Amino acid sequence: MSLKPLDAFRHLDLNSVKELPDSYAWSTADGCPSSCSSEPVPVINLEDLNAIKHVGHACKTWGVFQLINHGIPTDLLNNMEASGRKLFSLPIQQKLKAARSPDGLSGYGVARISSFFPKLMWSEGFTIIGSPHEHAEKLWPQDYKKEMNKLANRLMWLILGSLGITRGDINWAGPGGELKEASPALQLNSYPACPDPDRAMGLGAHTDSTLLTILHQNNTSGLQVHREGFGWITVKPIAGALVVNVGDLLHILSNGLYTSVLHRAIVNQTQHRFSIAYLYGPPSNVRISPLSKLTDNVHPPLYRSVTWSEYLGTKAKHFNKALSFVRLCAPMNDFVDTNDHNSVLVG
Ligand SMILES: C=C1C[C@]23C[C@@]1(O)CC[C@H]2[C@@]12CCC[C@@](C)(C(=O)O1)[C@H]2[C@@H]3C(=O)O
Ligand SMILES: O=C(O)CCC(=O)C(=O)O
Ligand SMILES: [Fe+2]
Repeated sequence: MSLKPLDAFRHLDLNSVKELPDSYAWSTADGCPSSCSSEPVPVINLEDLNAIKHVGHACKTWGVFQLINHGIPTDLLNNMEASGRKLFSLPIQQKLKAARSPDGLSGYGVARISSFFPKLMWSEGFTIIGSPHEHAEKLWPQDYKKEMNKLANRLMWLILGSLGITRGDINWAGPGGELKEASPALQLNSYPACPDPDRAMGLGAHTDSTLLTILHQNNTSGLQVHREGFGWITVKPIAGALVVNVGDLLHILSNGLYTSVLHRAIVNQTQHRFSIAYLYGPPSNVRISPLSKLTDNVHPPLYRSVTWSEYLGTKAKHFNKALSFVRLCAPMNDFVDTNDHNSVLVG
């Protein structure tokens, strides 16, 4: 049975709970974390001359990689983390003043995906989309936005380049080759230490509805990615590294050649974990569909075109089945699209 959206908005101050309430106790059937493989997620040095080759391989086989020498100043990452920590340490009544409305996008609350899971998640989040107000400007400094956008652009061209795509193939690239972006979104996630972490879940298994997500995780383990044939794999924090996830829109754009990665966050008993996700997508009027250079008679387009907001609507309704909902045809015999995440609750 899934929870009604309103139930998901009843907040507990997770920092002060001494025993795991039943509503937060996941069983293995609910997707509770079990064993985990130790296969290391690829680490890519952005300054490496062969970065394009490594990025292509990582996107194809994993849908995720850790990025070093990315050029984002450490101070900027530390400042963002400090601002986020300050925000989450406010009393719950204060945070609830900025609560996201049940149908809204921005604000404080439990993960939007909560209603698709039978139990509550051991986390709280703050979603910032655009920054119309002065307080959001302070939380999300312009420098951070500018730097992350620059990096996301650079990564997108590297990824597209690894597919043989050039500037003329992307109709939403500006004259200088810059990819125009939609109102960027930032997701701050906080996972307080948990009294019974083996029965709790920080953020349930999901893919991001983005082109790319760039994640800064503090020095605390918790992020796990799912890889076909390997199971769940922990993304071990590397000081200063950023984690880059392939999102569903890049999956569609690449006609399934690069797979969006299923991931989740687990919690622990002693450390407060914190992460910041920069969610990068196309401008709202742009329709994303498989690039024509990547399709032919043998490889027909597998997905219909969607705008980011249309896709977010599909995701809000169908969650991990959203990719299947925009799918045009069944996979060819020899082409198994591993990322139609229809049964993802397995731990
Ligand atoms: C742009 C977006 C992607 C996101 C939904 C949102 O409107 C803002 C929050 C994003 C986030 C972050 C946590 C996981 C996720 C699945 C969720 O519930 O909210 C993603 C959404 C997504 O990628 O679909
Ligand atoms: O906290 C994490 O490591 C994962 C966060 C995440 O998946 C998200 O914000 O979309
Ligand atoms: Fe995510």
